[in-house]
Parts: sequence; structure tokens; C-alpha cells
Amino acid sequence: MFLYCGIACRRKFFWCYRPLSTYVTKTRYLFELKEDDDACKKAQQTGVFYLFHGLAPLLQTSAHQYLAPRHSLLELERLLGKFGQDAQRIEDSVLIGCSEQQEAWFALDLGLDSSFSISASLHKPEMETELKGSFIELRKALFQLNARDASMLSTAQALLRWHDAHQFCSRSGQPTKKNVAGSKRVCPSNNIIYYPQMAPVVITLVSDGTRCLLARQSSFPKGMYSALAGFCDIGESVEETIRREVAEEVGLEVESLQYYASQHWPFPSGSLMIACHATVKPGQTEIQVNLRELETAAWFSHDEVATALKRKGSYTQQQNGTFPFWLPPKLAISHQLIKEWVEKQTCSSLPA
Ligand SMILES: NC(=O)C1=CN([C@@H]2O[C@H](COP(=O)(O)OP(=O)(O)OC[C@H]3O[C@@H](n4cnc5c(N)ncnc54)[C@H](OP(=O)(O)O)[C@@H]3O)[C@@H](O)[C@H]2O)C=CC1
Ligand SMILES: [Mg+2]
Repeated sequence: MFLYCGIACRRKFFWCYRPLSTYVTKTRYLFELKEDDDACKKAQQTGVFYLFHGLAPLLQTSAHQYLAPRHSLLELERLLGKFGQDAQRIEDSVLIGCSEQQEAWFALDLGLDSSFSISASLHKPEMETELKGSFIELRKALFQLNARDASMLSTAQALLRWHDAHQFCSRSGQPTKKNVAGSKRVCPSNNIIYYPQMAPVVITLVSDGTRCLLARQSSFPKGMYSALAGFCDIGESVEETIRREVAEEVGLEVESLQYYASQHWPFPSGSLMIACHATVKPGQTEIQVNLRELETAAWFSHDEVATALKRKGSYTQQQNGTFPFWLPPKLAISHQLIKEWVEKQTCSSLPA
């Protein structure tokens, strides 16, 4: 793409003569839409909308997958008109991204309370029939979405939830007003700006050199184990959270740790999962499970984990009454973290 920095030429720190890559152009465009309400309103004219109802995304079934349908502004206005709603409701929508061709993507929840509508919640079954889809809880649908839709709908849900929960200023009690993109809310009485928040969570795969430690919470599906996870406490670094969580949950001391990757996670209400590998001190591998946090935890060998990675999620009880040992699905960062550990172990065991 041979665009120059024209879109942001008013900002002198962006000025340059080098052609911008498609990625940089797209990023600068999104930045502009967040900063400039008029530009964002204009982008709605040519943009597309993903619909939600009570934070459940509108989905259509295709083969064994869910697809997230998109609607133009015109289609959305027609739909709202059909259900006796004011088109002003579109002002509740939030910007969630854009294509490389600068088609802006928005999300709108038709089931949450709105200042633009007397009866906020549009009738769900009628709307599903009209839209030829169903509003399905993200928790149920996430693993049957392609990676792009999963990521976009997770972002959209977290942002819509945040706006729904921050309608009022916590200082003045007055209603807050969102900017068009939904990247912030402002209290008109004192100009306090509220920005969307997410909770940092560490997810740690502890190893003793040959085995890795996996755990279960009682709320997990039967048979599923995962790496240790925990919310960062205020004032903590990622390293401190990892050390504390491992000590709290399984009674072990971390000797070293290594950052792996991160992932936005929509549950419980928008978290930033920070995934790391950790090792424990040699000879100090005796697990003491904190039963207030975990149902159980255990060391697993490379072969056990490698076999479980190939197994698809299954709740089917075996004849002996137990459930097969399986791991979180591919989309979850815990799966990728465990997979990387298996691959590293495999490489290190190969003859030189
Ligand atoms: N993407 C992935 O691969 C994985 C993601 N996860 C996610 O990580 C999250 C954290 O793991 P988990 O082991 O439950 O965490 P913790 O070990 O920190 O325990 C959860 C408890 O911490 C308390 N808590 C502290 N701060 C928060 C906060 N900001 N939001 C909610 N609860 C808080 C709550 O206690 P109380 O209810 O008593 O107040 C909650 O029940 C999970 O919610 C899960 O969605 C977990 C594993 C894999
Ligand atoms: Mg935990």
C-alpha cells in the first residue's frame, strides 16, 4: 500500500515520507476513529455491525462451526424500524476493529438497557427469526468459532459489558457519555474520563524438568486439567503473581520463569492472560493442594500430556466410572503453553 501519513498529518509526530505498510495504515485509521467522533460516525456508513443480545452474540450454524453474520448500517436501521426502535440506538455501538481495506467493524447489543430506547430489550425470538440466527452464549460458542471471529466477538463482548457496567460516574453519580467509538466514557459534570479495563491474569505451566504440573478446579468440565491460573493482585508484577499463585495453589516455590505469550480472554469479564513457563527448585516437588482453590493437582509425564493433547474434549464417562484426561481446546492459551512444553521436551530428548 502506497499511502503516506495523510490520515494523521495534523499530528506532527506522525509525519514521514516513507510509504506505510497496510498494518500501520489500518492501525492509524483505527486510532483516528477512536479520537474523532465525526470520522467514526462516517465509518459507520460503510462499516458492518455484529449483533448481540444480553451479551450473547448472534450466530449462524454452518457445518460444525458457528459463523458471526454482519449487517450494514442500512440493514440495521431497517431492523430497528421493524421492531419499533429508534435508529439512535445505533449510538450504543462500539468499534471493535477494521479490515485491511478500512471497513470498520462495530458491535451493538440489542438486549441491554439503552438510553435511546424505552423498552430496551428487543424481543429476542422474533429478532432471531428475522435475522436467521440465534443469540448464543459466548461460553458455549467460543470453541466452535474460527480464530478471527472468536477474537473479535470476545473483544466486542468485553467492551459491551464494560459500557453496560459503567453508565454512571462513580464520583458524581451522573450518567457518563461514551465517545462514538466506545473507547472511553466521560462524566459531563466533572470531565472524569473512564477507559475500558481488563484484569491481568497469569497462567503458569510449572515443570520439574521432566514432568509438568496440571490442576483442576471443580468447575472445570470432567476430566479436564489445565495450567495454574490466577488474577494479579494490585501492586504485583507478573513475576510476583506467578510466585504467589504457585505457592498459594500447590505449595511450591518457583525457581525460574520464562514469558511465553499472552491472550485476551473474555471470561469472567475480560482478562489479559499472561502465559509463562516456570520451574521449581530441584527436590522440592511435593504438591500440597489448596482445596479452597483447586479440586486436585498432579505431575504428568511428557507422554501422558502428549497423548492428552491429541484428545478432543470429552465428557463421556468411561466404564470404570472415570473421565478421560484431556486438556483445554486449541484456542485457549493454556493449550498452546502446554503444547510448547511438549515440543520442547521432545526436542531435548532427541539424540544430538
Ligand atoms: N485462556 C485460558 O487458557 C485459561 C483461562 N483461565 C481464566 O483465568 C481466570 C483466573 O483463573 P482462576 O484460577 O480462576 O483465578 P484465581 O486463582 O485468582 O482464583 C479466582 C478467584 O480469585 C478472586 N479474584 C480476584 N481478583 C479477581 C478478578 N479481578 N476477577 C474475578 N475474580 C477475582 C475471586 O474470588 P472470590 O470469588 O472469592 O471473590 C475468584 O473466584 C479464570 O477466570 C479463567 O477464565 C484459566 C485457565 C486457562
Ligand atoms: Mg487459580
